[in-house]
Amino acid sequence: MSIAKLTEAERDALLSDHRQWSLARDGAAIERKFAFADFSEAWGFMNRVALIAEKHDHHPEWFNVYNRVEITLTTHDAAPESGGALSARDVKMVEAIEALLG
Ligand SMILES: C[C@H](O)[C@H](O)[C@H]1CNC2=NC(N)=NC(=O)C2=N1
Repeated sequence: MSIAKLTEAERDALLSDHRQWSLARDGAAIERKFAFADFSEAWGFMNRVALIAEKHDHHPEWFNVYNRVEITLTTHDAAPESGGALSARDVKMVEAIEALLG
């Protein structure tokens, strides 16, 4: 299934609404690094993000060591030939992740 890529204006709005996130992969993805008090806090966060990802059918690429979590969001279905592009699904995920953090 093919999904529309964000327009340039939509991408700019995403970045200005969520300044802790930055573009990666030449604009095909967006990423943020998180640091928690310890592994337990990081894992608790990852658990909550995992449930959101299942609900949205949209899954992060992520990396964890101890208290650090790095999340990269891209939509594979928006540009399967090149590995992904940003879509409205990524915007929803950023918003849901940010809402978790309060
Ligand atoms: C068939 C199903 O909709 C897809 O495989 C979903 C699952 N999770 C996904 N996650 C991400 N990040 N991009 C996708 O395109 C995607 N597609």
